Amino acid sequence: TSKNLSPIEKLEQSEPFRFFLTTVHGIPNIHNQANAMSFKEILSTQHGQLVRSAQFNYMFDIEFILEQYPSEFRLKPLLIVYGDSRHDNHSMKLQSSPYPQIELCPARLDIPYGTHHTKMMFLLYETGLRIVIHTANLIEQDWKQKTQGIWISPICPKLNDRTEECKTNFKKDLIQYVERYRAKQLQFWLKTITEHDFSNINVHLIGSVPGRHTGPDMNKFGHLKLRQTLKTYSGLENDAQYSLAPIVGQFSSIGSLGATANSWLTKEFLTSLKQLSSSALESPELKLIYPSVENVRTSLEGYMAGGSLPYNIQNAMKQGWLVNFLHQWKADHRQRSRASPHIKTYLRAANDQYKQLLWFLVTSANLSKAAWGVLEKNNTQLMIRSYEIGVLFIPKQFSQSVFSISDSPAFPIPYDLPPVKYQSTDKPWIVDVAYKNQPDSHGNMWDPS
Ligand SMILES: O=C(O)c1cnc2c(S(=O)(=O)O)cccc2c1O
Repeated sequence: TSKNLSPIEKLEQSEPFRFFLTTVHGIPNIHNQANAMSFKEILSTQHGQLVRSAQFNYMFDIEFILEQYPSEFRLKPLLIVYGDSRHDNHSMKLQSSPYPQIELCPARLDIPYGTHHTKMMFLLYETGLRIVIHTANLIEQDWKQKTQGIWISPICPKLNDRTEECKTNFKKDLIQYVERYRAKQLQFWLKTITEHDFSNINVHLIGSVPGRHTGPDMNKFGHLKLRQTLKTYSGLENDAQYSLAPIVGQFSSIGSLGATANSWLTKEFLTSLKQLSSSALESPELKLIYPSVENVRTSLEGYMAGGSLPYNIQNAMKQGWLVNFLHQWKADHRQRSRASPHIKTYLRAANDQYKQLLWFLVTSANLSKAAWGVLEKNNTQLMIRSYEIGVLFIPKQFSQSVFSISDSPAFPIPYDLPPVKYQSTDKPWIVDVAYKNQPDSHGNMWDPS
């Protein structure tokens, strides 16, 4: 019988990637061990003595959150960073009023339809600072029977002398991201980040902040940041051989992408995804993974999983062309084909065998212009509506030319590759239409009206 791993053992075994999926209730325990972590395990006392923390997110259940902290840490100062909207301000003030240890920080949303999607934890221990970047809302259902992604940094020690070599520019990028909130409540955390040594970080930060980014700011956020990072750091010898290497996008919602693929998806977004050190003219295959109705119906949560897949009919009906790109959610090798995805990932395989990866990104960003940005004014500005954050794994930072998904140290991919196309009878899950022909795994129907 295999014993359960402790949070510390899970972290040790996850080296060098430190990339986890959330544990799932209802699958064999063995699949909740290696490269799987729960919210409580992230906050475990085993990591050290917590001093204070910050939680950036979109949805919050304060009682649920406090219950995940070990009892001895529950009264430590906790900063909550959420999207500044009338509704959320009211809700957050109500929820947090009984708890003097909780401070609120509303994130400015100056561009309409923007949201604070970023999901990140700052955990300050007596021994140093840990950053967690993930995809789960801070509500119980997001941590129970879904597939979510989590990157957990090492605990970064206090800087002693001034020498520090952050090979991925992570520290500067994180400071640059947090500064954009222009919030006094984040001043303590900006100072704290500055005071800690991030030289053991091996991932790149890919963030989005609302704005019309021009000039030197254009490549700091969104899909142009991804393009710039891939161009600067891919570091592949003779990468021309990879010009047709396939690209995968996987997400839990889809925005309005335009009348044709060429409106934004292939002309602008794919151009960033296909960037390597050298630019290639070829257009590699783009495969998109988004749950079909059948994926949702047969999931552990049943149609209820679809409540977290808010692709609406208004957008879907304008982009019938998208269905040809779509592939099913399938994660048999992780026993998570029925754990509906709320994770968002993008990756490039080295070839159509899908045995090796050129890079891997886990992020809060869905397939939308609001999240990634859209070029405007004759490509002189990148307009982004939402806050997003993710981490990019590039083989060169791990002293490799490619990531193997099978040979040690194997990159722990969340779903099965190659992606499996929708069957002819499959349709993408749409949240605001009824499904009353077939009951779901709980015997229920879905009727949003
Ligand atoms: O994780 C997030 O950041 C996020 C954002 N939005 C959601 C919506 S909706 O606000 O777009 O209607 C509906 C259901 C789930 C959502 C969600 O999980």
